[in-house]
Amino acid sequence: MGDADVVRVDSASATNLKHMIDRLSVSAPTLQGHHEPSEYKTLDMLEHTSFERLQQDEDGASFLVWSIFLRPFGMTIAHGMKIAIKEPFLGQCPTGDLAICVHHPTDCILVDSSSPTTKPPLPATPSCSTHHIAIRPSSLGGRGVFATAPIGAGGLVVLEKALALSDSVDAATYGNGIDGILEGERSNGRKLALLQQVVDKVCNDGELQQKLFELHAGQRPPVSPDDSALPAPLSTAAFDTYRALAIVKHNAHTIIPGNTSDHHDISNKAARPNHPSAHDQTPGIWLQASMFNHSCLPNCTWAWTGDLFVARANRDIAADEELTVAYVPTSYDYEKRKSILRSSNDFECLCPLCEADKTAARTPEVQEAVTKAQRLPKYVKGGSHEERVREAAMLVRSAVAAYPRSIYTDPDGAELPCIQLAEPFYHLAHAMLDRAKNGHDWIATSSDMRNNARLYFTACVEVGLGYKLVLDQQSPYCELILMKHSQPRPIGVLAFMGLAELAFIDGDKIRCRALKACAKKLYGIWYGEDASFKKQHLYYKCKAEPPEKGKVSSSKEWEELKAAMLLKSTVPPKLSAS
Ligand SMILES: C[S@@+](CC[C@H](N)C(=O)[O-])C[C@H]1O[C@@H](n2cnc3c(N)ncnc32)[C@H](O)[C@@H]1O
Repeated sequence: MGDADVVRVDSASATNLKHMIDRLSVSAPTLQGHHEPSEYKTLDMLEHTSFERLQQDEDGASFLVWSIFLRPFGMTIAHGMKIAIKEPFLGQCPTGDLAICVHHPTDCILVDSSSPTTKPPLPATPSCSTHHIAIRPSSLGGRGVFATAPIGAGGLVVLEKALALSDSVDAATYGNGIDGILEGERSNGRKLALLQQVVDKVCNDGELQQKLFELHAGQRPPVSPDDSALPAPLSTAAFDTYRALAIVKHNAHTIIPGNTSDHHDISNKAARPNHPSAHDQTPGIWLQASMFNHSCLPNCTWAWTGDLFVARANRDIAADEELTVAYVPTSYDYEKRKSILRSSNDFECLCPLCEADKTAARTPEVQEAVTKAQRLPKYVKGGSHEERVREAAMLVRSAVAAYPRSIYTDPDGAELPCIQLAEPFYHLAHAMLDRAKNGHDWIATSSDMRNNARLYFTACVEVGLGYKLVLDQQSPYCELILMKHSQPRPIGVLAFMGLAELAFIDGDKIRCRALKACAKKLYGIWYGEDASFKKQHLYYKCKAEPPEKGKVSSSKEWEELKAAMLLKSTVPPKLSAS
């Protein structure tokens, strides 16, 4: 909308208003069923309406713009403000006031001339809640959050209060949503309710408004090493509701109580409903959190406490590395991640895992093998225990073959974990151990089976999650080593608990405690230092064993041993079903 469409409301407001209306298109708007047309008069009729009620004093018109789209957006347009409205109606808003009614975000752009038309330059680094991050251009797209100093695994990166949240009562106002607002898509009731909250929050706060409009609004950001990657500041101080909706769409995160950025959340089970309903989900906007780019191998894990967004480093992060979070569960296969990111976030992921998966996905048989292996418990049913184990091993073997290690490296040559294999390995270990459905009586399984199970639990954390487990055969010492792309997931904690349980069954309490120390470390990285490891894993017999690092004769000796063991590259374990 150009300046020609903008009319200033001044002392001759009534005349001007009429003039404005005369100039605007008088065609009857298409209503598209998202409001009750009978409540409003069309623009044609506006001409015959007296504006006396809208005029409050001689100096200027003061009238209300009420939007069905932004229900409480009752904004008073006072003297000195410019207003541009496409397809307005004159109608009565629920408060009984006569108002200009706008029914669609594209119908209304308000320009407040009391704000400066030329904005001050954007701050290079919007304020962040920790001192160790900065916003810089990213090779993933547009801007990203970068570490300015090393951050240790488990370290807090951002703790931020929501700018706005939508609740289910608001969402009910918008029902199932409205079709076709953004590029022909459906905008669901929750997003619209969130937009309404966002507008409410920022419409009288110029600074917040500016911060909101700095967020990514959907047009593909250029990949550029310089500042041209930053979105251009708005040319006027316009409140563009259409852009605000695009911002909500591209930046909202949804709180699911007790959940974290991975859907395999083994903690907080008591606090979390088994199947969180739509009612429990609360979308919100966090300004700093919106600057994080996505990676399918994120180095930060996010969670919520109330409406606080909490992001932690999930591995050691070097200075100048980009900090990333996962917008979708990383355990989803490539096609599913791709399709969600495309439909909900409107981009194609450029992370190294997607590049590797893209290559692997060119063979459909590979995808089939992986999909089956991921649904291991479902596929492996009936028959004797031995038959089930054999079938499970076969499925995993074909999935492992689907992941040529040469593809799974990043541009620097560092190994990428095959996160899609973490679960198959874990389930295969269980298939070996769980003879009786109810008992989990691992003692009853043969020592061969238990040895295989150890192998697969270890493969779960090494191949699937990209950690190194350094286990010394001579001493009961063991250590969890974080690699460049290590990926913490609750399933890794469970795999370590499985290993600890096996050591416990074998009477090796020291090793059991050492393995529990690894489980605890992984747990801490995932849930943060404050999370209570002790309360979890009540299912295991070894639960009473305190996690300890194990014993080693001297730390120097251990360091040398560890270095030698780390030189050996991780290879998927030989898979045998016997
Ligand atoms: C919430 S914003 C993140 C900050 C954004 N880069 C900016 O400049 O404001 C999300 C957008 O960033 C881009 N993006 C994020 N992660 C990406 C990735 N892994 N690959 C490609 N583009 C990505 C996409 O355009 C996406 O819609």
